[in-house]
Amino acid sequence: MRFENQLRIAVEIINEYGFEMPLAKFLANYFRKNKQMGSKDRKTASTLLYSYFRVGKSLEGASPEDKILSGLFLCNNEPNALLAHYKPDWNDKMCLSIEEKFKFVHAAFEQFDPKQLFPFTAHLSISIDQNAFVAAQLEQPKLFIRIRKGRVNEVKERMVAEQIEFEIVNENCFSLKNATKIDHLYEGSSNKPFEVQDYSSQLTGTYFNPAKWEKWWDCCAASGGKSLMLFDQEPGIKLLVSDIRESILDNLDERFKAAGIKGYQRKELDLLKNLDPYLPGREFDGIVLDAPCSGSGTWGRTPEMISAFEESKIEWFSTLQKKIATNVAKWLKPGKPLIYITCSAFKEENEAVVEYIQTELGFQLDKMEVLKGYEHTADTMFVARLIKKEVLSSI
Ligand SMILES: C[S@@+](CC[C@H](N)C(=O)[O-])C[C@H]1O[C@@H](n2cnc3c(N)ncnc32)[C@H](O)[C@@H]1O
Repeated sequence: MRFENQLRIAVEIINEYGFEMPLAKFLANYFRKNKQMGSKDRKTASTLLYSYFRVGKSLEGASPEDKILSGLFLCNNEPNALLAHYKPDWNDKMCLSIEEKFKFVHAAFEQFDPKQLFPFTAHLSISIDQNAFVAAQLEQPKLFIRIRKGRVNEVKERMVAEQIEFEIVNENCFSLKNATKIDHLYEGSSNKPFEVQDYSSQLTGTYFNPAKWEKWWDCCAASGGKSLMLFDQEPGIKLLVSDIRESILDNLDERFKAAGIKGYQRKELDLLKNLDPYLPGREFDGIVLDAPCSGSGTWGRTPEMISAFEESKIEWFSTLQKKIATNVAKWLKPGKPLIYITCSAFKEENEAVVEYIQTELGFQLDKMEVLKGYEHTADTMFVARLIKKEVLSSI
């Protein structure tokens, strides 16, 4: 009865979820309303729902129960009591390679098509290994922290004292298990030694290279992940942060305060509008454009997006990104860098936008790269550094 109940509740929640908000938020609300569910019930329900969404569109026509069981089998390496109950033959084979597991699911469900675990592979940037990227959708990326210069030992000691497991990725980056609670560490501090930031997102910082007293603009700043990195690299910069959402800039203020950073300017700006009235006489030595995007490189954390996303949105995002790039480019000094970033894996949002910035906006590509998070249990992102060409004066 226990397992029947677990499956029934999971299917009920799936039917209730209408993609109106991220699944994690929906589940948090659901559990708040359903107080009878203890912590074990909540954990089980979450696992079953994420298993369901991680199979993407690979099992079209199958029942929700079969999708859940297939997801449990494909996404885990450890035996599972619910799977032992319903699919004991699968549960004995949890350690098999993903290719072997695909064969077992196919034997049970003829329609199973592993390519449809991520049904948008035709859009992936060329340098992405499609099989590795698709297989990575079955695993939740890790939690990463970026540690401020010179503070590694302090953070290491604190983690050990709190018995928090971590792995050292490099001298500024630790990885932690996903559900690790770290929000309480340094709560109320005005000198926090680390930020939660995905590994690939941390790597975008290697493209910044700001110099002292330079004027930089983080034009899609949100809660300030990239701005914090800019400041840590060069505390002497003059920084303008902006976003279309005023409320998210309040989060940025809080994070900056916790990091002990003062002396930046913030503005609520819609980058699709004429910016002349808002930036009179301004010119920047560097612009970070961390563009609104499909987020397809991060769907390992939000697998419900694979079911919710409509393919036509890819072109929509690409057009939006080109419009925003056009509007911000004029505020950059010639010879200076535009850092274009997305957390998308789609070429239309990445290389195609870079191509547009070069051909239509007069920039020279310095370097660009897909940050292959799927090789590090991290998000996949894209970053490019483009230099605005000097205007040649005609004599
Ligand atoms: C990828 S997020 C930025 C993430 C942020 N840079 C960070 O590191 O945490 C993109 C941001 O662009 C903002 N945005 C979307 N459309 C915009 C517009 N028309 N003008 C200005 N900002 C916009 C969104 O509000 C969102 O916060």
